[in-house]
Amino acid sequence: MDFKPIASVMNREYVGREVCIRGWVYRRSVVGGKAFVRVRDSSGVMQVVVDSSRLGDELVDSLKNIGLEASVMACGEVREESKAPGGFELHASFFKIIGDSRDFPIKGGEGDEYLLNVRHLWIRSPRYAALFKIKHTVINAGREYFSRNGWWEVTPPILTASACEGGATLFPVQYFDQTAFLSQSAQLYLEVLIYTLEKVYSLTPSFRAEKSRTRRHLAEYWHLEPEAAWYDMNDMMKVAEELVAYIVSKVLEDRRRELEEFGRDVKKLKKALETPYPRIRYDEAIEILQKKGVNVKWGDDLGADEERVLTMEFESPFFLTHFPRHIKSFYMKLDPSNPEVVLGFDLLAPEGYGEIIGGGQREDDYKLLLERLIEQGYNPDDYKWYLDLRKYGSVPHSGFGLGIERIVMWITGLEHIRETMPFPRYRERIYP
Ligand SMILES: NC(=O)C[C@H]([NH3+])C(=O)NS(=O)(=O)OC[C@H]1O[C@@H](n2cnc3c(N)ncnc32)[C@H](O)[C@@H]1O
Ligand SMILES: [Mg+2]
Repeated sequence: MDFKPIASVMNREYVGREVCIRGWVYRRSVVGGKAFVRVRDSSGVMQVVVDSSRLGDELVDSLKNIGLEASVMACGEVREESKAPGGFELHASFFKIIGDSRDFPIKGGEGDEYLLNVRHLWIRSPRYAALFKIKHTVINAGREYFSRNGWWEVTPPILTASACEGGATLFPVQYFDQTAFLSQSAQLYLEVLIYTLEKVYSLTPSFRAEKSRTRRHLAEYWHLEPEAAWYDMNDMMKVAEELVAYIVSKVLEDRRRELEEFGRDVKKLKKALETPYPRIRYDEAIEILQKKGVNVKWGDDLGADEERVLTMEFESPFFLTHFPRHIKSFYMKLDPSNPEVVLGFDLLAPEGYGEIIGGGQREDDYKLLLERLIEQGYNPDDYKWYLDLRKYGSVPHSGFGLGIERIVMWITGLEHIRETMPFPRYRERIYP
């Protein structure tokens, strides 16, 4: 049997032809001597009509009680039918139940927590098929952008011995007779590899023991991080906007049908195709927020609420740069013209989504980096290897991290980042 993806046969080219499909029971009803079984596969849903006058009463009777998500195979003639989903249906000449399904535990109307507890079954729904296809295209477009522009994919460690983004969000793990930490970011190791390959990137899971439960934080997320020798902050911001524009262009090109599943206004997404993106400094951001009555002062860190207000000022992604030195990591280079701020940037997505990229230029001077490590309370002995990079042929260099789930959340217009992860991990959830 030559089984075809369901979506591929639901068109006039196949009307009158005999085809075979296979998948899982999505809906079913029996009227008179006919069973109407809607079969789902990863490409779509098709109604199969099983007529007792053709395939016998016994089969139709058995289909009266067939369980949702039973696996089936069917062959038959494709016919146009306006009342069927997608306008086409299959009139079966053959129908077989492969795997039974009794009492599938999702019947509709269940609450979020229940559905998260049966996520291993809930993510079969067509909505997640659409979402994970979009995520696939985002990841592939990211890799494509870098590969086509002379960047090398590398494989940094996930088991690490020191923090990159602060000790408060580290996950310790038993590492033989020592304690290691799950990687918060590949950055520090990418900064080693630029002396080997100049332009490197990695796509790795990053881990953050986030104590607060928010709509945009996960404990485990996928992190696309480039790092390049000789690049200053402006060079790297150009890479960031080209990358995001390319990712959005590929999703608009290849996943238009899936975007419709989320009712996404593509006109708004198309604004991300227009680069260069606007750039504002932290100082300007504070002014904008204060003018809008937000209770914030220079030196405060900007969280999701403040970012949400700022994003309403722009229709496209925009950069926020030159943050106060005390709210940014030790590795960020101080602005030579104003050492109170760093050469750091965030890229914020519009429509309230906020930060999808964090990055900047790295401190390449040994002494200044040592001072920053001590200033922020780190033990320089833990970073001896990282400091060594500033001893032997140090170069100006920059990089950033794009949160894959953050950009998917914005592109699809989702309310909660956990939707973008097949098995979301956050403080209250490790199951399934
Ligand atoms: N190579 C680099 O320069 C990356 C740098 N060391 C870094 O980790 N920056 S970041 O902490 O802002 O995180 C980068 C991005 O990673 C995403 N991110 C950061 N934290 C999270 C959590 N908790 N959940 C989901 N996504 C997260 C978000 O999009 C951030 O902009
Ligand atoms: Mg950040």
